[in-house]
Amino acid sequence: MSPINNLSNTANGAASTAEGNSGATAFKVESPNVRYTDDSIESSYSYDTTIVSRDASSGQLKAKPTQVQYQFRTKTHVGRVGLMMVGWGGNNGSTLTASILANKKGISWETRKGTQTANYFGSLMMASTVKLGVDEQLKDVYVPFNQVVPMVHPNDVVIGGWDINSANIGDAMRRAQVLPVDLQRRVYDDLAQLKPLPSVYYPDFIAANQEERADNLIGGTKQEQLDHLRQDIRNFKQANGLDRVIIMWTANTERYADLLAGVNDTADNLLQAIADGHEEVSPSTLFAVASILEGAPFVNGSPQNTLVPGVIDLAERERSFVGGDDFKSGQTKIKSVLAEFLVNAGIKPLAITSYNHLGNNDGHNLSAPAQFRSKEISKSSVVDDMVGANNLLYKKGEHPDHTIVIKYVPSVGDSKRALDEYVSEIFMGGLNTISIYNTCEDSLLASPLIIDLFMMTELMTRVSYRTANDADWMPFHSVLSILSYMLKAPVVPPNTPVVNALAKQRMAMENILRAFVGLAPNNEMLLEHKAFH
Ligand SMILES: NC(=O)c1ccc[n+]([C@@H]2O[C@H](COP(=O)([O-])OP(=O)(O)OC[C@H]3O[C@@H](n4cnc5c(N)ncnc54)[C@H](O)[C@@H]3O)[C@@H](O)[C@H]2O)c1
Ligand SMILES: O=P([O-])([O-])O[C@@H]1[C@@H](O)[C@H](O)[C@@H](O)[C@H](O)[C@@H]1O
Repeated sequence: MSPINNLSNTANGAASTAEGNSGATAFKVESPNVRYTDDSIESSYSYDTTIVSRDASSGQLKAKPTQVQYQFRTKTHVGRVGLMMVGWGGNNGSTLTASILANKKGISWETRKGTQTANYFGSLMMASTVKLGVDEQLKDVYVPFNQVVPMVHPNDVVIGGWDINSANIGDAMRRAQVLPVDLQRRVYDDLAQLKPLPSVYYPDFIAANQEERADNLIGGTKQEQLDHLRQDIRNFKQANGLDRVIIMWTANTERYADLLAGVNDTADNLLQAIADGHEEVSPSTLFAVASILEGAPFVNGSPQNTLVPGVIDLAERERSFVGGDDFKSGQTKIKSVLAEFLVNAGIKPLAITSYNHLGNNDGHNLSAPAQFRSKEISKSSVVDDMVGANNLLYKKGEHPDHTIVIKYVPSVGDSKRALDEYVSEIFMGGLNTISIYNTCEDSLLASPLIIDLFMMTELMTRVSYRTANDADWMPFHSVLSILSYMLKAPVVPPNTPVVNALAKQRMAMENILRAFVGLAPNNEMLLEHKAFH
């Protein structure tokens, strides 16, 4: 299997390989609180919060401004980074691989509307900006999101992975029917060289209709399979001279695994369950354990409960990163904006009905009840935090009617059709109905999210912090809740809040990166434009 990064120029004379710009930053901070060393950026940061309490006698709420002094250290050398996708031969995996190759080689292709050039639209990191500050004329200055702190560039990534299906990535791209034919033609020869590693297949965890794809398998016991996957990761790292590898699950949605005491509740029980070949250990959990034991961050792009308590316990013990669940790409992403807008505008959603149909293999797998249930769960929890934050509109425990429907219609392929209806109570008992029709290739929404998840996860492997209570530099918690913006059902450290509101998630990411370089949070108060002088 030759990773994307080692490919020669293609026969069609694509432009020379455009190495990325990993590690580039758009600015330097001039502050006594920020120190640039040969290999890191160190910042001293005052984290301001407000602690609220209630007076025991009067019942009055009290708000107390509070500061915690942090030090952050970001290693600035990115190094050689790899991405190993589980489900590499799927629509997302093949589309992403082809698209990164097209960007890397500066490939353009012909369409009905003229020449199209490769880009990274839809990626927060690669195609959005953040406000750095204001210039001397008090005009806003914006910089690329991926240049606030040194980040890996997708053009520099070495891509590999596994699939239960043996199709090479060129044929997988053709099978996916996502990308324009002229682009497919220009990248096919390169992609046809890329072959997914054999993977782990337990029929009980995905739809029976996937069985015919399963011709590229690792045999043996679960322990032998775990050891095999770990060796795969080590081989990939060594063969490509990588400093680190990120493992991304973009394989099919699995059914939920039962949470069983003594089986997957702790790290040791989970490792023993694998040794015992316990049937409730899913392929995705096996990949998560292999990744953690190899110190490779693992991100779950699907909705199933891969990150069982035993996985979290193991990740915490090994100080390895995990993240999930389920790429937040279309209907749910819009919902995490629209629901917040409505509730924060004092408008009360009464019913949110989300229907979609699609005809790709993901849709085929989701046509089975157990796999649909995993997706229904991840799509249903997205408004909980917004509703819970407004007790003026919703009594405790009150919730909008929220319905999720997914149908499989083969003829539409990857071009998902999503229809949403929001019925809300407005002023004086009025009703407002918002209807949305949203269609596009689903994989063109998800692929850029894989880039963002990969880039942010890689960054977090180079960041550490300490406070006055820490004797040494500490990594962030193993469960990367900073990834929430890209995920439908964010997994967070135990006993911490889940935030789904998209604006809050973006603000958190933006301001945490600003803190890494000693900059205060963006607050948009614009006092300089509101005062008399
Ligand atoms: N917009 C989106 O496409 C989107 C959004 C959110 C979540 N997702 C999730 O991302 C995942 C992938 O989506 P897709 O459209 O690429 O699906 P897909 O069916 O095209 O690809 C999944 C791939 O995984 C492979 N696979 C299944 N089980 C495997 C295993 N145990 N090991 C290795 N490979 C395995 C299959 O052979 C297939 O090639 C799905 O779970 C989907 O629900 C997709
Ligand atoms: O991201 P989103 O559009 O809310 O949800 C999508 C679902 O509506 C779709 O049916 C499924 O195939 C995709 O994997 C994705 O999960």
